[in-house]
Amino acid sequence: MAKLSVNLNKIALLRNSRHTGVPDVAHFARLAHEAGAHGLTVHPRPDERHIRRTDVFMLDRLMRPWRPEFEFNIEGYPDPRFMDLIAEVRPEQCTLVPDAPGAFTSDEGWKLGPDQMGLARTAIQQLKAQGSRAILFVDPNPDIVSRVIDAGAEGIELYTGGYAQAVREGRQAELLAACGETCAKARAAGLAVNVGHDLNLDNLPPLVAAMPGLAEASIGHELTADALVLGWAEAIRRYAAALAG
Ligand SMILES: CC(=O)[C@@H](O)[C@H](O)COP(=O)(O)O
Ligand SMILES: NCC(=O)COP(=O)(O)O
Repeated sequence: MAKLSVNLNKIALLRNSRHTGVPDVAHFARLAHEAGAHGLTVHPRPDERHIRRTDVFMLDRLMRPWRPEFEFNIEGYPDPRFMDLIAEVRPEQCTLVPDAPGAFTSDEGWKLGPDQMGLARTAIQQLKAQGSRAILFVDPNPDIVSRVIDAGAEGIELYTGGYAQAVREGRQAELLAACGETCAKARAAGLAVNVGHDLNLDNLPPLVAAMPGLAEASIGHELTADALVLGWAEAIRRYAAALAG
């Protein structure tokens, strides 16, 4: 059964639009835990447009009684600022993304060519030494699996933004197959397989069906939008159920 990690970025984004602390990220973290999420994901970007460094330390303290079963997944680019934060917090999982500092969002995975492999390998070595599961954010392409192994990662997160766009356009068959093939190859190699980006209650079920052995989906943007209608707890229950298959 695939697990749901709720991404709190958009709660923090709304919070940052005023100086009142509303909505309270800690409150929505507690509600997510109570509603049956399996973990929380945050992406403390360099510009702190949403999740701030202080949020990460607050969530580390808040989640401690619930961990390690309820996992903390921290995403980010492995620059010194980020790696120092991870060394302090030591989350159960760290998902490395190749985002430039001012990236609009995470919209592509690591290619792990000569220009990226050294950085990835070094960061992964540090993560593993610290006890954080090292995950690489990659595009749905079976050819990337051998390079992920070469980098020493323990798993992948498939970038599903392209798949979500294909679903909107009714042309998802090719990307769904690519996700399934990449998942099967990664699982055969002993890698954990996660998914994330623009997943929602419509595009999730066929993806789950196409990816036997899927471990986790980290979902924030569309879940938060759905919560404006359904409520936060009900939205989380529905996404967790969709992942349970
Ligand atoms: C890696 C990924 O797809 C998301 O986890 C990412 O956190 C989205 O970032 P924004 O919420 O800043 O768009
Ligand atoms: N890794 C994906 C994630 O954490 C949330 O992505 P999104 O659902 O906000 O697009």
